[in-house]
Amino acid sequence: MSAIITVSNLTKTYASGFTALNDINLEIRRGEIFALLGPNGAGKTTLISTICGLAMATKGTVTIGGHDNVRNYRAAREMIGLVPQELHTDAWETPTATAAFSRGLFGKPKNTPLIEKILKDLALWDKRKSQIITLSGGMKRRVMIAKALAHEPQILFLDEPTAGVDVELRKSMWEVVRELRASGVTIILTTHYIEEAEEMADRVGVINKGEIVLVEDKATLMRKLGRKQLTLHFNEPVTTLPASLGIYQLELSEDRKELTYTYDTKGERTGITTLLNDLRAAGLNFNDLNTTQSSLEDIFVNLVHRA
Ligand SMILES: Nc1ncnc2c1ncn2[C@@H]1O[C@H](COP(=O)(O)OP(=O)(O)OP(=O)(O)O)[C@@H](O)[C@H]1O
Repeated sequence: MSAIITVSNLTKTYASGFTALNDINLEIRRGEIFALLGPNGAGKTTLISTICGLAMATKGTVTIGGHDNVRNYRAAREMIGLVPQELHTDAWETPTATAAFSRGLFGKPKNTPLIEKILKDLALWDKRKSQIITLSGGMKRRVMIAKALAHEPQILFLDEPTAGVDVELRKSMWEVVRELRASGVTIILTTHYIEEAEEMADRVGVINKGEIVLVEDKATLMRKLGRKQLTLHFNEPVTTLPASLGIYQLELSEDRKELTYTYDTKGERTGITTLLNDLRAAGLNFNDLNTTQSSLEDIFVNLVHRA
């Protein structure tokens, strides 16, 4: 897949002297959903702002659809819709007027049917004539998306799209984002909700202390770094663990009725068969077992911790 955004050797040092981005290299592929994860203060918003041309890079370049975002700012910016973290819309305006006005700002001709379609897709149709101040937080966030989409951008940045949004609404937002991707829009989102990245992203980038720690296909990432755990349940407490089982580094639960074995899914051998044989040989008979796989959250915490 071709790159729609190319970030090369990007460094951003704020006037305070603080370097928020340090030599970032990143490609966003056309048509993908890219989730940018990172702890508070990692540089996510700074990266988005610099890509969108709202903050000036100290070093390096950004090209958007082949346009340099400084030398060819207008063409680059026109390709982008940005939904910032903070909600700021004109409280007294209506969703319809806000979206239509935003389209005008990009010099695009009036297109009432398009604005209507966007409002319908975002389930804002009933509220199209209401003043924004009367809408709920979730609705206001969708108005921000409508506004960002009004000039038909090919790329949509969503900075923390579902912060403070309840579970049900979050799910409907995910649906909206998927539909947008299906219509050909490339989506870059930042999030603190790892399940959001896990649910939606095609690729995941992790940023920590201004540096990209990892970029990977989500599925590959989960396979590569994913660890699985096998838990064996016993009817009776396991009083002593035979020395022969030492190699498995088993963990015994507090009530001594559960033994957990952690193994690497990428390893050639999981060691499960020999473990089960050795358990039997030691006279330990479990009555149930289950396996769990580490989530993106575990992987993320691990990565950031290591960095
Ligand atoms: N205008 C500024 N001047 C100086 N430092 C800044 C400025 N804006 C941000 N920073 C610093 O840059 C670092 C990265 O901030 P940024 O907002 O990009 O992080 P973030 O990953 O988006 O965090 P969060 O998840 O909390 O939104 C932080 O240490 C922040 O204090």
